[in-house]
Amino acid sequence: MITTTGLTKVYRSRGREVTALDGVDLHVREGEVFGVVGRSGAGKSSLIRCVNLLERPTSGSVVVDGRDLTALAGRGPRAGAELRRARSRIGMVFQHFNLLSSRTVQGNVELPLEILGVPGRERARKARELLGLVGLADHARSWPARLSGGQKQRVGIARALAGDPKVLLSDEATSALDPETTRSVLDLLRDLNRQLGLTVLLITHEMDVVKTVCDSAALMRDGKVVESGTVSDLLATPGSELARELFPLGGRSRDRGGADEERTVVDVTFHGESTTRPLISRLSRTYGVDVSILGAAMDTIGGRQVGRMRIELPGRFEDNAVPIGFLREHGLTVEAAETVAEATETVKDPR
Ligand SMILES: Nc1ncnc2c1ncn2[C@@H]1O[C@H](COP(=O)(O)OP(=O)(O)OP(=O)(O)O)[C@@H](O)[C@H]1O
Repeated sequence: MITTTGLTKVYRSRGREVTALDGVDLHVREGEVFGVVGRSGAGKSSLIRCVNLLERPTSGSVVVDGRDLTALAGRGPRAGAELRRARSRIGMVFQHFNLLSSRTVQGNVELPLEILGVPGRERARKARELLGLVGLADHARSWPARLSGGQKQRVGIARALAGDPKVLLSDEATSALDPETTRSVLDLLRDLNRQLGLTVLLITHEMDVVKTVCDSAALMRDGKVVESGTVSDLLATPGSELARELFPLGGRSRDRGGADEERTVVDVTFHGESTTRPLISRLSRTYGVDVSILGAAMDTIGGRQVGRMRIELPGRFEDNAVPIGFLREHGLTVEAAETVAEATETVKDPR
């Protein structure tokens, strides 16, 4: 539904150049919720602004719903008619809601319809329908200043849906909200995604957002996408940074971890059916090895149950090829805990 190819954005200001996007290839499938995460300055906002051509990319292409937006003329507010039409099919939700305080809730939702030239009666009907969809039917005549943050964001979402978009872009839509309100706004986005078949591309710095609503995710660093995929594929990818951040393991290894002469510490990820099978006790019985469990956690990610466990086996990693092969054959992801253990210790035990 959204494909960017070689997307590059270089800002030039006061003789300085900043490369905010450095050849981003991203593919968001129709009907999925796709989360882009990364530190401040990684290029997330630039990406989202280039996807709807609020910012014109320096090079590369953006195709949304089969249409190459980069081939259409104009930029920002000076977009040509064709680009404006294509953009009206892309809804946008902002961190600080961007509501007009001089208009009622209904007036705010009607605004994009006015711009599209929809007649008054039809505008009012559509705005009320959208307010019903986001659970604000009773607030049509309220003023934005009277609303809570969560309600304001619901108005922002209703307004974003006014042009019947197929794609919704969300720029840190829940960052200004408390955890409970965040949850209800994310639930709303998930419902709209399912009910309307809406494709959602969201950017966030909160891994919990990805965990709660995203089918797929990408990690950005220095203007590049360094990892991307479905959340379940990422969780099954040994060494995935996103998987580690989505699902940090609470337990710690005894010292620097990993593989040494005497023992092997590995992180095991269980998904789907394997979460309910007693594979560790079978491993222990079948191969007569003592397995020590150093840490374990279960969670629901993208609506699916996932488990992680850090275990210790006697002997070196190479000596454990058969038991590790047994776990992998049964669909588990197994990786040496060396780097993970060190990272965990640095965070948990800042001596
Ligand atoms: N209009 C601009 N002019 C010049 N440089 C810019 C502009 N917008 C962004 N940048 C720079 O581009 C880089 C990427 O910024 P961007 O806002 O896309 O990152 P981000 O990941 O969204 O960060 P944040 O979460 O802090 O918004 C940064 O170095 C930023 O300073």
